[in-house]
Amino acid sequence: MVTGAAKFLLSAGADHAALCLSSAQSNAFLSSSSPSSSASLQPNRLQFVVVNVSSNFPNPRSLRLCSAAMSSSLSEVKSSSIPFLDRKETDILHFVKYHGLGNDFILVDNRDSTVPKITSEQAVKLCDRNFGIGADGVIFALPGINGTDYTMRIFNSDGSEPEMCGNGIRCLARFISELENSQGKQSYTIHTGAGLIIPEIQEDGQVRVDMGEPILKAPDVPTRLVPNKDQSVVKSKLDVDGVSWSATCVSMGNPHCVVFGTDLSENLEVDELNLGEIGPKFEHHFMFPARTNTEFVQVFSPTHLKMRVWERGAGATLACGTGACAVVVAAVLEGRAGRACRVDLPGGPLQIEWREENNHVYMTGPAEVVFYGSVPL
Ligand SMILES: N[C@@H](CCC[C@H](N)C(=O)O)C(=O)O
Repeated sequence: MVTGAAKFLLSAGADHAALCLSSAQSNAFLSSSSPSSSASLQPNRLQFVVVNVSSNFPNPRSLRLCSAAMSSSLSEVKSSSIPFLDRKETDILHFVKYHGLGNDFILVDNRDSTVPKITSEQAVKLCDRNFGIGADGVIFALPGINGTDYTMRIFNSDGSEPEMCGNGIRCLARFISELENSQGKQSYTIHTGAGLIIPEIQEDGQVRVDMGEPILKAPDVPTRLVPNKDQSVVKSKLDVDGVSWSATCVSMGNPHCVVFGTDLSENLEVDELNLGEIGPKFEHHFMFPARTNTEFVQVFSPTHLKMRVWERGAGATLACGTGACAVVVAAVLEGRAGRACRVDLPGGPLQIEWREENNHVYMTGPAEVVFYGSVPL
């Protein structure tokens, strides 16, 4: 369990893992670990163990982490008299970290208040991958409004508040089912900044989400690009630093600019792009008054696409659910793909379908717990 926990902490993105152990656990751990582990052994006492993964001596930041706690399974944290998800200490935030294809979020049980438990400034600190927990955003499960089961609010890692998050809402569905102690197939009505969204947990644990209708009218996306097809912007020229990109603009409640090519190459090789350089230029482009998420897409076949994303307020992420939905809508509008596609993202694939009968987009994909934790605020 102990070495497993250490490996887990390290895979969660840490340079060192700090574990609070019983003396028996410490001894077992030390005898199985590398010589670069250090611990102060005292009989019958809890031990603080620091695991060095680099050759550097642990810095003060590692030591501070001993005031926080984390665990990889609910049963471990539930062994306390108060179940983990029910703990309510002031100045301590209990959270569960989830990911959807590597797009990772800090989930907060906010069912007792309509005001998020932390501010956007605190969210920025918690999302920091070196000085905080590390995440692409913080998601709150709040009481439902307008007859819905729950409300979802989210802060991006830069503290801005988007209207919707596709991978996030799959994680939220799994989080709610855990809070409610439900098993098997479950469906929830969720109020979001993009309206009503309905995630449904499948028997196999995947989450299928009715993402609602895409918004295509240019001023509603919003984009200042001139509409060229039924008030929408399809395959329009967008100049970014002297390169002429072909852009299709789609909102899934939040804005997306989808590009498949440039004037020079009709089809992108997405692995060759320097996202860190071009992504911010799209995000802050004058043509996108609310900034934008941007998807760079390669077409393998009419049912198989590959994308990389630069997210508004979060940068390059491993996956974007609303982005994958926008990509399939844009591919259909540009005549590049059919209405049901597999979309490969750096963190794995999503299945997306844009149904003709009701104009709704459906997304199916995974959502997994990373760890349970508590941080002082
Ligand atoms: N990763 C998300 C989208 C999160 C919001 C986005 N950064 C925005 O500002 O619109 C997803 O999976 O949809």
